[in-house]
Amino acid sequence: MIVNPKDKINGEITVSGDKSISHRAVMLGSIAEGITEVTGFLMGADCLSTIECFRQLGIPIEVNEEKVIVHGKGLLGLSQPSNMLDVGNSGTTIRLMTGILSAQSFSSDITGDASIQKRPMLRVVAPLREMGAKIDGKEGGKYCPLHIEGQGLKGIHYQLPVASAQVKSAILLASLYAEGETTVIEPAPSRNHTEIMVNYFGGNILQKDNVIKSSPVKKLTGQYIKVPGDISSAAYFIVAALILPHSELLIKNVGVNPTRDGIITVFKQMGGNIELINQRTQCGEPVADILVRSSSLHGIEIGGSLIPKLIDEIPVIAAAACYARGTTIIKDAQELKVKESNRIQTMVSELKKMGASIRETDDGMIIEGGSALRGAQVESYHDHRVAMSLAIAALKAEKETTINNSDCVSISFPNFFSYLEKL
Ligand SMILES: O=C(O)C1=C[C@@H](OP(=O)(O)O)[C@@H](O)[C@H](O)C1
Ligand SMILES: C=C(OP(=O)(O)O)C(=O)O
Repeated sequence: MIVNPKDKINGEITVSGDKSISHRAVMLGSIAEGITEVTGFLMGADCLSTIECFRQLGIPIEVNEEKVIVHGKGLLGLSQPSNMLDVGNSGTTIRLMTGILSAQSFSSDITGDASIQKRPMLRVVAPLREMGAKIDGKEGGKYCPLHIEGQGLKGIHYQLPVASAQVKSAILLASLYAEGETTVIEPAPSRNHTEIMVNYFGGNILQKDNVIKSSPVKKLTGQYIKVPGDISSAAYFIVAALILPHSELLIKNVGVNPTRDGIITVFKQMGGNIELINQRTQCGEPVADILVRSSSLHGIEIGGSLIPKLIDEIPVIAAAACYARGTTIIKDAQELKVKESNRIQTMVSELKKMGASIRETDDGMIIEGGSALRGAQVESYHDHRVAMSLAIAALKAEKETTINNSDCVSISFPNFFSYLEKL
């Protein structure tokens, strides 16, 4: 993809549906009784992988332009798949599904693409084994393919070693089937879409501070789910509007759950002109329209408990920091090393090719902003967030930028380039 510089971005958009909520709607819809109708579903490759996996487990799922209809068969209504389940590029799919599959009365095998096969799985395998799950895999379950022998599980008391919503969710989904109560303690709050949606389907998860308690359920009931726009996708357009002069952009219907809104906090601290308007609640999730105007940004330090609230937005925050006055320090972000690419390494190397003054640290990066970037030939490393972040950096660079392997945007935001072009 070739991206040319632009001096403004104006208008009104809605971005595609929230990836985390779309995955969970299919998963919970499948193990609920009756029909779950999902509108605003993200038709990105990752969420389509989740649909395909549940079809393999015997769940009829209809997909049309306006909605996804899941014909749930109840908690124990899944059937043994005849083939290895394939999650493609989706970490959320494999980790959350491992929680569900651990509690079934059949065995299954699950894997994904080359990137997924390098991502850590022991983080979900270890606590699920404590619950009684029988899971084997490459290097003792460190990596997939995983072989899961479904079992009766028991509740556990588990302190998460990393703030990971995927690990928390795998345990919580398994806990729906377990004997006794399960308690998960988080080092810092991570996205709580599983907790909200389980309760919306009739489950019983309670959260107080960093302690989450879940009790087994007798049944879940299918629901109508309206998925809001993904704040992680809105992030690219928020940054474009902030850094390009004379911009004013209204992004409508975005999920602004406080466990996901770190990017708003950060840009407000950096001097960004961002307003949330028309705030409301939809299927238990906070939603708003976001109004962004061009701003003169300055560098800040980003770390601690803010990191899980903006983990997927760090690549585009790094791009924004290149155009902010002064130094931006991103720390406590080691988790970036185990995403679709090592996002510390890939963002530092590619922004450097565009002339950025940026360096890698053990747990993040340091960016000296304020000087102009120039167009270059850059790599996505098949990582959707890297491709989109570089495209936004390119909008304010001198001359054109070519992004290699840019097709990967289809993982989380298939229309990204056409939206960008339209604006
Ligand atoms: O639960 C989820 O839907 C997600 C959790 C995060 O991963 P971790 O749990 O590994 O931090 C995030 O990076 C991912 O894009 C989606
Ligand atoms: C890390 C991501 O997703 P997943 O872990 O589901 O592959 C992401 O979308 O940035």
